[in-house]
Amino acid sequence: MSRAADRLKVVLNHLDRSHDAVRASFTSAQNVSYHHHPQSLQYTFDTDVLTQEQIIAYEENGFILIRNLVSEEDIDRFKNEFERICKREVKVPGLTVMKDVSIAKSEFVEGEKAVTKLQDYQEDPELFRYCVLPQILKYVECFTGPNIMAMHTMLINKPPDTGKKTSRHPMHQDLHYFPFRPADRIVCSWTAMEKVHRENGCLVVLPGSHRGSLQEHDYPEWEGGVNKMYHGVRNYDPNHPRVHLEMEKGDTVFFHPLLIHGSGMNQTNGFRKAISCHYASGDCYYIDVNGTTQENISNEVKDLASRKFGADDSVTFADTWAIRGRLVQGDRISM
Ligand SMILES: CCCCCCCCCC(=O)SCCNC(=O)CCNC(=O)[C@H](O)C(C)(C)COP(=O)(O)OP(=O)(O)OC[C@H]1O[C@@H](n2cnc3c(N)ncnc32)[C@H](O)[C@@H]1OP(=O)(O)O
Ligand SMILES: Nc1ncnc2c1ncn2[C@@H]1O[C@H](COP(=O)(O)OP(=O)(O)OP(=O)(O)O)[C@@H](O)[C@H]1O
Ligand SMILES: O=C(O)CCC(=O)C(=O)O
Ligand SMILES: [Fe+2]
Ligand SMILES: [Mg+2]
Repeated sequence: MSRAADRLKVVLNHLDRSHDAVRASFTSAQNVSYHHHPQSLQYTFDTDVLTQEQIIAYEENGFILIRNLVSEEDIDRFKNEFERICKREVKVPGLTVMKDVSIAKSEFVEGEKAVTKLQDYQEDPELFRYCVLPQILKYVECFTGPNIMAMHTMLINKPPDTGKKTSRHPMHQDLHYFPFRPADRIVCSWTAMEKVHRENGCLVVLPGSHRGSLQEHDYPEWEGGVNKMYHGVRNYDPNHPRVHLEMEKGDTVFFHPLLIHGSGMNQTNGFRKAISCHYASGDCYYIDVNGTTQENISNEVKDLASRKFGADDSVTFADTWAIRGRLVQGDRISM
């Protein structure tokens, strides 16, 4: 028996004891020869990058946290570029600079303190370096396989809450925003650009929720207002067990697009920064979301595309993603 097959057997054995869903695939795996590498892990590829514990953790929980993955030097460069963008020293094609709704609708704030999020930085070579860092792609490949597209890029600058709790990000599944599949070949990489903890609104996740299906999303009914497109899962149960991901600068979490997650309000005076990219396999395919729960976000995004870029009715939700996607490894097959 090969070493890889050995590892797989241990992993599957463990998962077998914990989950019915994976038990089914293990049963079928027992019928195939271990000389061949059985395709029995649902969410990961065993490429010798992940440890047995990490494979088990991702299969079971839908995320893994890798400490100290991005260097201080790289993060300082991203921070510096973020500042240059906020000071309007650089102009990036396609970039959306988003302000917190409570700031946008009240007093005039300029520069970096006004910005809650940069969306779509793929045309900024300095920030886009994040998406091609070899140590990130090495992990991404474990979830997407060898053909990798960077589909969605963000730098989040969660502001100190103004008192309206608008700095929160409601609990959601990122797949709600994506008209491509399969979900298991999509992964988010999210790197803390400084220490993130409960006080400044770290990520909050519901472990194992990636094994459920895509839920209905809508704007939560929050008194103080909700940021544009910050949809939340509709029947969120605040009593569901959750995990706060406290991270140091450079720590990186990889998570599945069905994992329910959000972030709490920033109760500090500092701006909590993180940089992220959603990757998908170059072999993924686009779907039509008309008539599905994703129709509401699809309409909002198309609306924005027409206002911002003058896109006409012929531009589909899928088109808005195909335009933003960038190949970062292997081949762009069907994306
Ligand atoms: C694009 C697909 C995203 C895919 C995400 C994948 C998973 C990630 C999950 C998420 O992150 S979901 C959140 C994603 N959010 C966005 O993509 C929002 C992107 N930002 C924007 O679209 C613009 O920043 C926005 C339309 C909100 C503001 O654009 P402008 O810079 O043109 O704002 P402007 O100052 O001209 O204000 C226009 C109107 O928008 C209002 N506004 C500004 N910022 C807002 C805000 N943050 N929330 C709500 N409304 C806002 C503003 O008050 C004003 O309202 P009124 O017309 O009633 O006066
Ligand atoms: N009604 C709701 N619908 C969807 N998401 C919600 C709702 N209420 C809270 N959340 C989200 O749940 C997560 C945790 O919220 P909260 O701000 O209470 O976190 P916290 O500050 O980390 O927790 P605590 O206050 O207990 O320390 C955040 O992502 C928040 O946006
Ligand atoms: O950085 C955060 O607070 C969470 C952002 C997030 O989940 C998202 O934009 O999809
Ligand atoms: Fe998210
Ligand atoms: Mg709270």
